[in-house]
Formats: sequence, C-alpha cells, structure tokens
Amino acid sequence: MKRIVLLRLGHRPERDKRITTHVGLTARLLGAEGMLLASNDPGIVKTLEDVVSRWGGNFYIKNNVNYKQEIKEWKTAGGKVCHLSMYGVNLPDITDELKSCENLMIVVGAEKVPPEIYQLADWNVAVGSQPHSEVAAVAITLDRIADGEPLEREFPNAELTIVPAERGKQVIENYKD
Ligand SMILES: C[S@@+](CC[C@H](N)C(=O)[O-])C[C@H]1O[C@@H](n2cnc3c(N)ncnc32)[C@H](O)[C@@H]1O
Repeated sequence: MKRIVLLRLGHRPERDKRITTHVGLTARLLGAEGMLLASNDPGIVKTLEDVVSRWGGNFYIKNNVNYKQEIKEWKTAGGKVCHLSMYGVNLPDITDELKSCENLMIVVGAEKVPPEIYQLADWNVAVGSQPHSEVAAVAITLDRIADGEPLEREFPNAELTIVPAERGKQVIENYKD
C-alpha cells in the first residue's frame, strides 16, 4: 500500500465534532496520510492540526471538500475507493484485495450516506454485518490492511513523544525550531 486517505461524509458540526475528531485521530495513528472532510467545520481542522503539531507526522485535513470531485480525481489518478458500510461485503473476504491496492481512499459516513456512494465506490465493505461505529470501522480496516505493525509507526518532528512505560507517564519534550 502506498497511500491511504480517509474521506469523511455527512459530518454535522453541531453533533459530530467529537466522533469526527476521533475518526481523524484514528486514521492518523493507523497510517492514513490525511482526512478529507466533506463538510465545513474549521474547528475540526484546528483540533487535528494542533495534535499533528504537538505529536508529529504529516497528517493533513482538508475542510469542506466536494466529495464527488475528490472521488473522481482520486479514481482518475488510478486510486481505488473503499466505502465502509455494514451492508457491504465482509472485510475478511476482501482484505487481500484491499491490501494489494496501491492507493486507497476509505469513505466513512456519519448520518445516512448519499446512495450514489455505493455506485462510486470500488468496494462497499462491512466490518461485520452489524451496525456499530465509524471509529471502530476505520480502526479495524486500517489495522487489517496495514503493511507491517501499524502500532509501531513513528511520527517525525513531534514536540512530545511518549516513552511506553509499565506505570506512570514518561513524556519527552523535543526541541523544535
Ligand atoms: C454510525 S453509522 C450510521 C449509519 C447510518 N445509520 C446508515 O444507515 O448509513 C456511521 C458510519 O459508520 C460506518 N459503519 C458503521 N457500522 C459499520 C459496519 N458494520 N461496517 C462498516 N462500516 C460501518 C459507516 O461508514 C457508516 O456510514
């Protein structure tokens, strides 16, 4: 896998701030290069950019995108699109195919997604055929399709780095220009 980008649909600024933030944080942790937000919520961008500036890496957030345009451009450039939906084919049956894909856009909804997403996507993929959470769906998918161990990734240029410890908190404060 070369590139993974996450497209968040249906975010309602008055209701979904926390969960969309968690979708972004989870995508960042597990190897996505950035999140495209198909709603206008500059507050989400600021929250996630603050995390990136303190905790490192190059994760980006693009606010208020036109999802059809983003999908079109991604596919024109040769990328594939995986829409996460409990109605899709079950993830274990498609993991190898997703893993062999070079550039993957993962789409997650909040409220009901526009029906055309099912047609625009190359795959509609269920993380188990039961309703649950977009955060869990993103986490399990990215973990299953990862090359190597996604929990051992390093985040360059961090101001703060945690040293894993059996007890207590060990945090290194790194000098940044
Ligand atoms: C909380 S669900 C809301 C679903 C909404 N009620 C609907 O009917 O589309 C929000 C998002 O979580 C993801 N999701 C929830 N359960 C899932 C599952 N079992 N498999 C894959 N994605 C899931 C989907 O991307 C969905 O759009």
